[in-house]
Amino acid sequence: MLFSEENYETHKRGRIEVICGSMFSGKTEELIRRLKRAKIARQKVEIFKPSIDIRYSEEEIVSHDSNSIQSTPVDSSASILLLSSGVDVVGIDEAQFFDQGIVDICNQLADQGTRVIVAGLDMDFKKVPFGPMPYLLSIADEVTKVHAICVECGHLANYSHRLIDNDKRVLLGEKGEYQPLCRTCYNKKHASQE
Ligand SMILES: Nc1ncnc2c1ncn2[C@@H]1O[C@H](COP(=O)(O)OP(=O)(O)O)[C@@H](O)[C@H]1O
Ligand SMILES: Cc1cn([C@H]2C[C@H](O)[C@@H](COP(=O)(O)O)O2)c(=O)[nH]c1=O
Ligand SMILES: [Zn+2]
Repeated sequence: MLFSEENYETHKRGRIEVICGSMFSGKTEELIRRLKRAKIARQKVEIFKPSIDIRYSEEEIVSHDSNSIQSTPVDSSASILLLSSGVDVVGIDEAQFFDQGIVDICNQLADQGTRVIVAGLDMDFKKVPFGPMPYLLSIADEVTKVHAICVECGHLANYSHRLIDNDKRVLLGEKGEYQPLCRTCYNKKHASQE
């Protein structure tokens, strides 16, 4: 069946929606869009992000294009369940940084009738599936993969190329630290670095 916004926005049923892609692909914008529409529909909405993500704001989710929405920073996924009782829609950004417990928590919330919308990086800078994301993609009722524009050639980008020499998996950053690349341009860069 074709994707229908009306089904999930107007019929209250528990479900898990995952929005994934590289950096700059529009994950946060799409998350904010869905959450703002839920608020317009007078649904009770709670939004969470990992407390380590303080790039643009401590208490807001902010897109690279400066769209924003209020959120609650949490240290662990367990807090999301504790803070979500009686909530219609739960939004979670930067899900790749959460612990593995987030998978079960999303399932519990959806089983209770909550619409859960999760956004996160599907892969790290080495093209390896990031944290709990592969599990969230497996349990999702619906997956939306969004794409940035490759800064080298203008095709669709799948990958987040790290510009600085640092091998740590978690390294917060923006345009100075990362650029979105398509498969061909990512592989070219990495072949020339070997
Ligand atoms: N190379 C790029 N491709 C697409 N969008 C880009 C690019 N560089 C900057 N942007 C900006 O990033 C915005 C998306 O930001 P955001 O939703 O925060 O993405 P994500 O959460 O996936 O990192 C776009 O609307 C656009 O204004
Ligand atoms: C690829 C990659 C990214 N990160 C960091 C960089 C940013 O702070 C976030 C991603 O934010 P966005 O909303 O998707 O733009 O994650 C990282 O720590 N490690 C990586 O490999
Ligand atoms: Zn390219």
